[in-house]
Amino acid sequence: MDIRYSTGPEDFKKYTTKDVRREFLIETLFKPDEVIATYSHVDRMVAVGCMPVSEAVPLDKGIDCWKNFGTHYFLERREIGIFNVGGDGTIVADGTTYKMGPKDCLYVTMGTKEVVFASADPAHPAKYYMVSAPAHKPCQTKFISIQDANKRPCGTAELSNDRVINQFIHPDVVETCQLCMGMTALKPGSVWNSMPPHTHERRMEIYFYFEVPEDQAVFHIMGQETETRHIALHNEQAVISPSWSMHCGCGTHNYTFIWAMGGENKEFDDMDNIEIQNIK
Ligand SMILES: O=C(O)C(=O)C[C@H](O)C(=O)CO
Ligand SMILES: [Zn+2]
Repeated sequence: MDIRYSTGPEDFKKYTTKDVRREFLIETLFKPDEVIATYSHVDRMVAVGCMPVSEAVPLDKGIDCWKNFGTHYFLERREIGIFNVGGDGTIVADGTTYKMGPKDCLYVTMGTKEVVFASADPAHPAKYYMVSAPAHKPCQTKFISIQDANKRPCGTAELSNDRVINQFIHPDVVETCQLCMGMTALKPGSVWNSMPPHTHERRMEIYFYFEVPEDQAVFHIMGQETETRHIALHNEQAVISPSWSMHCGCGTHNYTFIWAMGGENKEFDDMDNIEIQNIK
């Protein structure tokens, strides 16, 4: 498990490109039949990737739960939101099988002992991107398709940010302890996400970018509004955003991203908006 400790805004001002990438970038999430996990000490969120190809892969494969979490199994004191960003597959959670098509989501409650990932076709494997947060009570495990998600169209083509925010793991859709997750899809020709940008001191956030063509990039912008740094991300990479950091991005092509938040509150619109003219 890759462990990332917390970084403060004062320290961040001195960071080189290498430092920024080491602290905040999650470069690789998918390797055949492996579970790749990054534990962030920002709100104790864990970002995980799993691409089962030739076998069914359990969530805790290669993870020492006692050493990392001090629990007997991964979800003993955690909840998790799982999105399939690859081909068809299945997830078995404590004996119940969920068929997972592209862009389907499964919220799995705290207390679930076994979660196992599989692909329908090894030539087009499923790719499960997931984020887990500490939890204090069991909720209901729930399958959520993109049709079930709250749709929040926003932006305009003129501002190159015409997009739809799909709120999957959101208080209006499913009860959770603290996890909120969704998927924002940019229309062709639109490249800016989360502009004007914001912070939310009450929650941290992780952005996972996908559907970025192999020869293109997203320049994700982070830091305090008067001390911004960019971090170049390529397809299927994620970036950790501490609560003090603004977060937005501009692609060289349109793309889709999954955002995940955890912290004190679950109010999606409780953002501290930043005026574009104040950004340095
Ligand atoms: O494109 C957007 O705007 C977003 O998707 C914003 C994220 O959902 C977010 O940062 C929520 O706090
Ligand atoms: Zn945000």
